[in-house]
Amino acid sequence: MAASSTLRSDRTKRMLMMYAQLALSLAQNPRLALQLIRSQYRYSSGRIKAVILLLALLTAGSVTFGITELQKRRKRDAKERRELHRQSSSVLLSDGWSREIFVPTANKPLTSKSKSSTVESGEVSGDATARVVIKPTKKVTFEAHRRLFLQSGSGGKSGNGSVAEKKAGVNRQFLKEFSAIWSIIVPRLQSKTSALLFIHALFLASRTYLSLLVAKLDGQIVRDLIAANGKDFLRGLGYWFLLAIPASYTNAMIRFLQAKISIAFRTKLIRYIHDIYLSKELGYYKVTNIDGGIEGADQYITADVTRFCDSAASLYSNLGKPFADFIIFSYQLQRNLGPLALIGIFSNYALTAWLLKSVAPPFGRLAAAEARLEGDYRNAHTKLITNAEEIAFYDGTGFERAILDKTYKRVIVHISKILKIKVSYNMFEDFILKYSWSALGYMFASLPVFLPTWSGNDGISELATTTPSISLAKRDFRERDRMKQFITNKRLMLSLADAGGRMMYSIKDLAELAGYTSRVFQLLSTLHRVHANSYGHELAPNEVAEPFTLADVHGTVQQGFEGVRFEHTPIVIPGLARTGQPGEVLIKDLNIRINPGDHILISGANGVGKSSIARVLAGLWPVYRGLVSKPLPKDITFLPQRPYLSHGTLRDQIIYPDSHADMLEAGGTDAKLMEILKLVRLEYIPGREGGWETRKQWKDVFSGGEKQRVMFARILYKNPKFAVIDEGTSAVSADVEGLLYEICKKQSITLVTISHRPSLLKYHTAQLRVGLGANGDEWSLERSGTAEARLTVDKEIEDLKAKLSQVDAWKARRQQIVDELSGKTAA
Ligand SMILES: Nc1ncnc2c1ncn2[C@@H]1O[C@H](COP(=O)(O)OP(=O)(O)OP(=O)(O)O)[C@@H](O)[C@H]1O
Repeated sequence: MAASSTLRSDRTKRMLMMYAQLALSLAQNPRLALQLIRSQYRYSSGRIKAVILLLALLTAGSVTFGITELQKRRKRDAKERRELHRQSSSVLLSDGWSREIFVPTANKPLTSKSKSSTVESGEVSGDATARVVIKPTKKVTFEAHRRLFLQSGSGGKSGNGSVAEKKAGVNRQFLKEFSAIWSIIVPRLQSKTSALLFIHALFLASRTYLSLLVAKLDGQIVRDLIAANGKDFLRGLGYWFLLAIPASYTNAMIRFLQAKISIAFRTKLIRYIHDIYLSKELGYYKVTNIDGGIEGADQYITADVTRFCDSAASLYSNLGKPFADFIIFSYQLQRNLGPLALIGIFSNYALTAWLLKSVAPPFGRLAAAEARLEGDYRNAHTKLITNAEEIAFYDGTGFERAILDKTYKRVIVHISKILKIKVSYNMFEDFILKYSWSALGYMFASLPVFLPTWSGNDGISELATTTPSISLAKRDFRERDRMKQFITNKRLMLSLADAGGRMMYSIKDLAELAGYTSRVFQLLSTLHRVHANSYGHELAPNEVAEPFTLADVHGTVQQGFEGVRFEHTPIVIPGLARTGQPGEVLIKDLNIRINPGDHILISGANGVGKSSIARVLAGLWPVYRGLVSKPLPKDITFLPQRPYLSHGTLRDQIIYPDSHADMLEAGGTDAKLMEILKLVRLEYIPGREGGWETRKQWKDVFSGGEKQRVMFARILYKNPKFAVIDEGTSAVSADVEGLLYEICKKQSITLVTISHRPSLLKYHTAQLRVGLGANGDEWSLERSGTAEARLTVDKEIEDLKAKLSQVDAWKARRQQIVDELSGKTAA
């Protein structure tokens, strides 16, 4: 028994050794390993053979299973990554500069085919989204352009709406402004827009050439018809149809390219504007709150830029084609009719241009004013939507309707005024361009007949056929040829008149373009001014800037400090750059230092400048004097008074301003977010709202207290070193308020709270009181535990005790009132 068991264990040992050897040789030399398996298998007993076979099958099965699972997981990961990228607003690419965004391309429901199409590299990929790589405008480009936009112009230092509007017109200023904008929309000769403009020009030239061929063919067909020359007539008709194919293609392409050019202009401008408007300099905030050069930047960006681009692209087409026609047809007419006719035609043009320019109303100014009024109307509607709930509560419908009716009426009155002005101008324009020009055309066409010696090639052929000895057949031919010449020249003149007319009509379009140009220039110059912090004029050697104007900002901002420090810093409401008014001093000379762990409560009456301290710290308002030191942006979070909920998913509300991709990259997960929600007592939200991916109008979904708790969840997610909380718990209950503060402190977040609530003092180590002194511009800092703070607390306790001592008297009085009331009721 013992021997057999020893034998078995020997065999097991041998087998194990064999597998160890097998595994080793499989890794080192697979061919040798296979040979080993074969030889071992051949000399093994039947049972061992079965075991080996089973093991081999098991290995093969598990390897296959493993590979399939791995592939599945890879696919799932790739899909998730793609989904993620598509949801993210933008993803920074590896060059650290370009951004990648995915935009939905299909307006129709997705078909299974479009869904499964593969993603390609390049600008546009398959699927229902397009991958767009955006290369932001370089800093040097802005610096190079600054010179063009900061020179005093309609959008210059004094650039408010009305000044710019008054200047809008076809003048030197317009050319300057247009060329400045042109440097943005066509930055280089080798750009895509230049290529589009070039191709468009080629189509315009070929269209003119085709018109020339049509004019000649027209004359020939009429001549052959009158001569009853059927064969040539039919051949002429054949050519006519042949010409129709390239002519109609050219016309369609001209319209298509015009639209493409408009889109190319718009895309260039919009990307440029987005880059400067949403830069680190906070253009979107400062345009309204610091500069004040324009009102309603949204209207400028969404409507005026589009109008400018459409107008510029159509003018290029409407001026380009007539200009090419003008040159070629003039040359041809000069050859046919001689120099006299051409001098007449040009004098006619010059006179017409002068007449129209003298009587033309100020279309540029009118267009700019119309754009502004449309903007006001739109703004009024936006305001209504944004504040719908508040207005509904106040029952302010009537009031708002009156504002909307009034702003709409102003638009309509202005448009009606333009229409009325246009009636008399259009009458004059039509009379000159259509009827006077046609009459003159007949006169010029008759020149070869009545004044052949003055009339080019047609006059020469006329003279050759007017000798008295001419045969009857030749006389016949002369008349038919006259007909052919007349038809050709008439068509050429009609086309020339059309070209000239369109150029003249373009005077009006040009004036309108000047209006839009002035608006877009105004927007760009304001953005450049804000971007460069360039307010005020160059000071003369002995000139001193008026104190606390935007030309008098001399403070220093230090970033990367381990705490928060204000050193001799005044807190000033900035006066708008447009008005040049000095700012109003709220706090004269702030001197505080907040180290990590120094939780501080900023308190004071309404409007004394508590939130303004946060504005200066966040860089929204300028530091006029002294020094402001603060941590790096990642280490400090601001929680403004009004909670802001962004567009996007429920998850986006917690991780704002991070994207989902940023969250994953930082190691965040939905489970961790859930932990945060539990801390702020909002764990029921994902379940109630249908998960993290739910998209809603969150500002209407959350209650006031929930909004504030979501804001605290943001702080906990970001986990900064400092958090500035402006009235962040005014809507939450006292117990939750305490909880939120304790959690933040537990996470080692130093809290700077702005609040009226004395109850919050217990979560802080110091209190900054502002709005003190006779002028309300002084402050005091009391650390908890100091004699001063104890005195304050003692005083508060004394006050409370005094109040408590009156409680019995109040109770008695209350009872008295109740008795009186019940007595009355009984009576
Ligand atoms: N963008 C602005 N332009 C002009 N004045 C402003 C601007 N923002 C605030 N102010 C003014 O600055 C003053 C201080 O405002 P701030 O918001 O700092 O007050 P506060 O002390 O926080 O008041 P509250 O307790 O009511 O929140 C107020 O008189 C306010 O009207």
